[in-house]
Parts: sequence; structure tokens; C-alpha cells
Amino acid sequence: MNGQGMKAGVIGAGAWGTALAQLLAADGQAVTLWALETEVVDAINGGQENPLYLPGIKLAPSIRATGAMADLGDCDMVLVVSPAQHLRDVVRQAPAGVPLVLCSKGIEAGSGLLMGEVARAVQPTSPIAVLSGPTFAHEVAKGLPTAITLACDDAVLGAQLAARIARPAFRPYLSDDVTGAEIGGAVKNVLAIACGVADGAGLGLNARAALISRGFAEMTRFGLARGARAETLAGLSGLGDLVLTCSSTNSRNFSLGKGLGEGRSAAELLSNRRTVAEGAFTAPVLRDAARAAGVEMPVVEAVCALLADAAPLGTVIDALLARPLRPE
Ligand SMILES: NC(=O)C1=CN([C@@H]2O[C@H](COP(=O)(O)OP(=O)(O)OC[C@H]3O[C@@H](n4cnc5c(N)ncnc54)[C@H](O)[C@@H]3O)[C@@H](O)[C@H]2O)C=CC1
Ligand SMILES: O=C(CO)COP(=O)(O)O
Repeated sequence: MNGQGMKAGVIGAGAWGTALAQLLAADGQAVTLWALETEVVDAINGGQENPLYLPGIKLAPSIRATGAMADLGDCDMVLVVSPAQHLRDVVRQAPAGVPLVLCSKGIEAGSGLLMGEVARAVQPTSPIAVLSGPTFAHEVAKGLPTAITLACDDAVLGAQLAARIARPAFRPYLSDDVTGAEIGGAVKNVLAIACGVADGAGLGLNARAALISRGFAEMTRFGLARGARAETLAGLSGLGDLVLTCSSTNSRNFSLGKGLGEGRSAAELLSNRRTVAEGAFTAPVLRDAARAAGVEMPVVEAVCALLADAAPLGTVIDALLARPLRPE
């Protein structure tokens, strides 16, 4: 599988799906990009741009957008890049039996399932891989250097997919720990909200470093309880993505947290937004899953309290700082 003469499909023309389509098309290969919104299909096919979700990027001519999932029927690989809460619905409509590379980061509300578990439930004949890591869409679309985890429990397929997706400035690192790659990507979004809160509330950089380190301890405890491997959590899809999203307002999750830290309500911040801040959806599901597994996640609990507008910011911060002293 080297991409020549093959056609890749991408489901979801938000910022990340569009950037990945651009990456795959960089060598002239044909890419079919499914978009929900007709205006996005028209803008891509009419002017090779996606002003709604990835403004300022001229898209490669070999990208064709469609609103019909059936148009992905001739693709040999399909990247799934919808928001996590819509993954079940779009994967159900995807062509059966084609390798699915899941790029969404989150845990499904209601079921508590990871994205791979959801995809396997609705497309049992499709091989599954997960692509996750520190990857701001705009940077990838501009061709800036990026490394990412590609996890697949079939080593042969994983190597084929990695060769197919790799580009000179885009390096997939292979793993067979699908669960670990998924948990890192889902949990870091919640922790990025916490770091944004610290920024918005003016708590300083020591607090941010503490939240990243103690948040990583929470991610690791939860991941190990779910069967993830520690080295995956310490890799690109875990710690790498945690560091990226916890240190920049380019992150939608960090920005959401910053708004909370500035004293704005979650309801106001979440209403009418077009782009997705996955951590807001993952947080309560993660908290419930952690409680059920007997895993302590105090930073995640604090984020949940703020997202539910359940306690004043000062009270939430005081409660975190007043936790009993313990060994690291
Ligand atoms: N933006 C980024 O830099 C990165 C995003 N991701 C992940 O990719 C996934 C998609 O995020 P973005 O591309 O950033 O999205 P976005 O925030 O740019 O756009 C929102 C997307 O949601 C779609 N959408 C809204 N309602 C829908 C529905 N009912 N059914 C299906 N799709 C619907 C829209 O069509 C659009 O594609 C998320 O899980 C995100 O965590 C992962 C890595 C980087
Ligand atoms: O996942 C991302 C980078 O790896 C994007 O983060 P946000 O969704 O917080 O913008």
C-alpha cells in the first residue's frame, strides 16, 4: 500500500478532517472528503477551500468533497474524523470491510465506550486503527513537522497504514496499544480545560505544570485500569498531546477552560459554538467511568464541577489544594 492509484476517504470536514485530507493529497493522491454541511462541500469543490473550519488554506486539487457517504465506496482506507459523539452515526454509514482509521478523541456519552469499541460494534467487519497525537490541524495543513501515534492491533495492517499516511514532515509511530492511544487523546482534552482554567484565573505557570503532572498521573491510573500500557500513555498520544493542548490557546479545550477561569459560565461558553471542545463531553463520562473503576481523578472531578456550573471557581480550586498530602 503506497498510495499510488489508491483513493483515501475522510469522514468529517472540520479542521482536522480537512487538514488530514490535505496531508493525504499532498502527493497528488485522490481523496474523497465527506462533509456534513452542503456549504462546505460547495466551498471545497468550487474553490478548494474550507472557510468554515480551516480558513486560509488552499486545498489540493485532488480533494473532492461529497455529502453522500456512498461516494466513499471505492476507497481502500477511510479516516473517521467526526466529533466523538457523532462517530457511531457516521461509522454506521461508512462502507463495510474497509480499514477505518479513527481520529476522533473522546468517550461516547451514554455507553462509556472508546471510539474503537463503538466502531467495532457498528462495523464488525472493518479493521480498526487509531491515529492520535499532538497535532494542531492548522500546523499539519501547512506542512509543519508533526509526529503522531498510529495504533493497530494487526501489526501488518498497521505498518501498511503508517506507510500510506506518512509524509516527509508527518511521522506516524506504530503501536499495538489501541486502548492506550485512545485514552490519552480522550483524557488530555479534559486536562487541557483544567490548564485553561488556571490560565484564565491567573494562577500562574507553577499551577499549570502541577496540573499537567498530576493530570498525567490521573491519565495513567485510569489508562492502566482500562488495560492501556504505561509507555503508550507517556508517548505522543498521551503525554505529547497533553503538553501541546495544555499550553496554547490554539486548543479549543484550553480556551474553553480559560473562559471558565475568567469567570464566564459553561452554559454561555458552550452555547452556539460551531467547533467542538471534546473535553466538555468527555469529562462527565470519564468521571463516571473512573468512579466505577475506583480510580481517583480529582482534576477531572474539578473540571466536571466547573462545566456543570455546580460550584464557584474559588471553591473548586480550594478543594483541590486542600486534598490530603500524599506520596507522589
Ligand atoms: N482540530 C484539531 O486540531 C484536531 C482535532 N482532533 C479531533 O478530531 C475530531 C473532529 O474535530 P475537528 O475536525 O477539529 O472539528 P471542528 O470543530 O473543526 O468542526 C466540527 C465538526 O463537527 C461536525 N459535525 C457537527 N454536527 C455533526 C453531526 N451531527 N454529525 C457528524 N458531524 C457533525 C461538523 O461537520 C464539523 O466537521 C474531534 O474529535 C477532535 O478532538 C484531533 C486532532 C487535532
Ligand atoms: O487534539 C488536538 C491537538 O492534538 C486539538 O486540541 P483541541 O481540540 O483542544 O483544539
